[in-house]
Amino acid sequence: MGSEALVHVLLVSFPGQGHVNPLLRLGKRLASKGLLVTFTTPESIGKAMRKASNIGEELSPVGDGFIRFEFFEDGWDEDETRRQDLDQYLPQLEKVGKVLIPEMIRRNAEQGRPISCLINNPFIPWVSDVADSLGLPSAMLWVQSCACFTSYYYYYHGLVPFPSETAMEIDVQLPCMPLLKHDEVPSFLYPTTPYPFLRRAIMGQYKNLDKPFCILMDTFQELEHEIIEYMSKISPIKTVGPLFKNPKAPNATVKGDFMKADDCVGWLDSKPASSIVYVSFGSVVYLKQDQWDEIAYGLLNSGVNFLWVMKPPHKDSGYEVLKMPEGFLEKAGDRGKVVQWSPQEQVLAHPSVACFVTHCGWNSTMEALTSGMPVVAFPQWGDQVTDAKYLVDVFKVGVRMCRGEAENKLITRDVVEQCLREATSGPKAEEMKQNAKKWSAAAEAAVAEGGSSDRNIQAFVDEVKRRSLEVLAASGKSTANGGADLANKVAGNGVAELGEPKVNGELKVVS
Ligand SMILES: O=c1cc(-c2ccc(O)cc2)oc2cc(O[C@@H]3O[C@H](CO)[C@@H](O)[C@H](O)[C@H]3O)cc(O)c12
Ligand SMILES: O=c1ccn([C@@H]2O[C@H](COP(=O)(O)OP(=O)(O)O)[C@@H](O)[C@H]2O)c(=O)[nH]1
Repeated sequence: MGSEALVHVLLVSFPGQGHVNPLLRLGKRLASKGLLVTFTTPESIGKAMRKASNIGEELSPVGDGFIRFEFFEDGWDEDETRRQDLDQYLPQLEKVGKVLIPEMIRRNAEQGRPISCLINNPFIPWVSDVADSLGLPSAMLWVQSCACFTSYYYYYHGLVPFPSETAMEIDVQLPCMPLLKHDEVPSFLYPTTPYPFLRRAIMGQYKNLDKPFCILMDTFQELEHEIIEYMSKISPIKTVGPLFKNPKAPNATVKGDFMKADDCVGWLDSKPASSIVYVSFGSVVYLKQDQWDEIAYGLLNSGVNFLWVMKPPHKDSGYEVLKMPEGFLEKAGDRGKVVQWSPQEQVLAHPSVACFVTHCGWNSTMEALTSGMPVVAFPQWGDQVTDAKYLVDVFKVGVRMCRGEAENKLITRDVVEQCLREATSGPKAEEMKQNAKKWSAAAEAAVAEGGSSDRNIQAFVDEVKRRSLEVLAASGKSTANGGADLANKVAGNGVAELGEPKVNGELKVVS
């Protein structure tokens, strides 16, 4: 069967690594269930992805379906520095996206691949408006935990008091969640956050939350059981995680890295089991030089082997280029390896790695839990502080090394050393490892055939197929030529004038 006959969904991603990874993984999961998936994000990132990750023009088979890429211009010069300012960049993406995404949809229809559903991740909520204007259904992939989704929901609707200028240090109790201390609430919600633009970006998504017919989440029922059950009654959420485990297409080579990962697996292979500490703060967090130095000395003094990701800052970010302390690499010798970017999935799955010093971004959190890897929590901002609370106090797989950037406290080399020792040897380390293994098994079961996330993905795919029949029936054609018809409708003014959806009982699901 050719890809033309498959139901086709368009995934539109905000151009950040922590957003592209989960949406692309969702794309592979949907493809493996027999859909044709087109993944799109701005060309500025497309260029980096093509260079780093073997992404070509062609269609890649994944399980029973296919995935392909198309990128769109964001309308700015290659070296435009305003991309680093979300208050400027997000409106620019909306302006161009509202023109270029409908054009992309029309082009695909003309080429015999009519699109049946749009899926976006947060920060670009206008994708649902584009879908609405064309009479297409849309869904959103939430890329953080359900606990954070709930926190933002309660904040947006003003349902409970949050830290404010007049009461900074109040704790927050939300239903079915542990009490969050004031500094465990997602930090973009503090009145003092240095990142108010990230709060605005997230709130923009909540303003449009009634548009997507489904909110997919990269978490799983067994992990956040009570809060998922509670929020399911309020919002159309479906948990589909962990997305990075794809049992039907385990070796799919399609990846969305913006930077080529340095080769370090050979070095990991050369080390004894459970002897290495992996240190990474994700793609956007950047520490100060004095903190970096303390971590370096903590690693040296603890005597562990380590793999440390030191990514170069974006040239327009304004961050100083970090340096290793004088003589550090010589003292570490073959005990340590420093890379610019790591193949994190492989690193976390490697038997030589004992624990993960992480900034607790949600992707890293899910990847650690799913890989059965204990963590040392080093959160900085946003959802990371909430994820750290869960990793340490709820999932019980972590040691806490700090409480977040807002604390404005230098974590000394002695504290670093002590945390590393606690996480790598002794009874606490053993207990965390056992707990991590339990989460890993639960995660495997959730995505295995018939597991909670697998059932939710299948239900979503079935719903997309059902709705695709409605869309096609409304345009009065079957998939064979419905594309051209929809193309005509879109061509005029970017707004399809489709009649009332009606399901034609004669039509069959085509895949
Ligand atoms: O591409 C990004 C750009 C920016 C950013 C842009 C300009 C600034 O001055 C500061 C930050 O923030 C981001 C924050 C992000 O949050 C990250 O998003 C993950 C998924 O939501 C969370 O789990 C992580 O904790 C969190 O760091 C992700 C980005 O791609 C970006
Ligand atoms: O050296 C690295 C560092 C990070 N990552 C990946 O980048 C993503 C980072 O997302 P996360 O939500 O953890 O943090 P963010 O970068 O958004 O703060 C995760 O999928 C990691 O596996 C990676 O592949 N190599």
